[in-house]
Amino acid sequence: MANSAVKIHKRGEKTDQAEDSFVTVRNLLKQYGDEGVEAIKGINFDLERGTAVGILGPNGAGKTTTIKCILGLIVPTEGTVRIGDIDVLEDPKTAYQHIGGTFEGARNMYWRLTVEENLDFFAALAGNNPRERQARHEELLEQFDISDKADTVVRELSRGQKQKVTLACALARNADFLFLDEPTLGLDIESKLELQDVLKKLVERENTTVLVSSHDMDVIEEVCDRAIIMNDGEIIADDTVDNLVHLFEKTRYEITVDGECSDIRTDLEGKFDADGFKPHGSKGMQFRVTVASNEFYDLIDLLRNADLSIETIETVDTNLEEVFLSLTENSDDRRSATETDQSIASSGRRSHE
Ligand SMILES: Nc1ncnc2c1ncn2[C@@H]1O[C@H](COP(=O)(O)OP(=O)(O)OP(=O)(O)O)[C@@H](O)[C@H]1O
Repeated sequence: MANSAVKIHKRGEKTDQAEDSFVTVRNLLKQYGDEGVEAIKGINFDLERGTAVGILGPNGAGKTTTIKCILGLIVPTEGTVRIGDIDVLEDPKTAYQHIGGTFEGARNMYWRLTVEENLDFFAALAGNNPRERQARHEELLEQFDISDKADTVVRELSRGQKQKVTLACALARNADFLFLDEPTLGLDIESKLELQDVLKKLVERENTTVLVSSHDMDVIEEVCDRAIIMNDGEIIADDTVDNLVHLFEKTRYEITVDGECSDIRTDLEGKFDADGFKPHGSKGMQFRVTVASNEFYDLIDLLRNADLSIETIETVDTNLEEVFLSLTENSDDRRSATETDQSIASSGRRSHE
């Protein structure tokens, strides 16, 4: 796992724009009111064109504030946001031409118009002649598997279909940066899988840049290449979803050993969250433990020092949800370790930026 270094972001000035950056966020700070809370504390990140990035964090972490600043909906106290060559604060109108998407609870289309009429409207809004765009609109509807709904008024569509039409409308007006707030909220499993599929195609085929904010880890894990995890106004991790999952891989093992383990039971419970102890065979024991990938040899040593040999071992996988909880629950400890430039993982596999 040589590539499993989580890029932890430290607070500090950053001014350069990465070469391949499409959305560039620099030293973004937002304080609500003169004495109010610092909702975001000088954060930095880049979104490359044609990538899908998830933004995660517990309630109050600063996600909405960050996104509203990026979309030019609120003015940050400090910092800059660029979309392509456009400074969002200086020229929000031009920036808006690039942006499409959904805010949870907001109506993003005209519910009394048909799907086709909505596409025409949004195409016209971007200065396109809807008649010339007919083929493009058909292609979009086909891509999103809603061709049969072209003449249906939006208010009669299901929630999942409305989500798809919103995305199609954004593309009809040539938006190349989509922000999606809780895109799978309220969708049944089938619609959720379909929407995830549509989002993946969007990134691959249309080279669209997508930022997804969601508490649904499945959509982030399935659709996004990368995840930014926020807590208390700061970015506490920013890396590929694969790296995040691998680095924090904590595996649950069910182990049987060839003898009694009462002498080391307290150690197993304390260090490895062990439970489910029960006799196995004539003199062995079975139990379950949770072991991070860098702790595995500590477990083996503990068993060996107690003269125990492993007879069988079975595993269960980690997912992004566990990574998220592990990071946000321990972010204060992790931050202080980062600031003193110590390796958080004792294996030393993590690097700092
Ligand atoms: N208009 C406002 N006035 C004052 N404080 C605000 C305002 N909006 C947000 N805050 C505060 O800023 C902090 C970050 O809020 P924000 O809404 O950005 O978090 P979030 O990560 O989007 O949370 P959630 O997941 O609950 O939507 C919170 O402490 C919140 O109370």
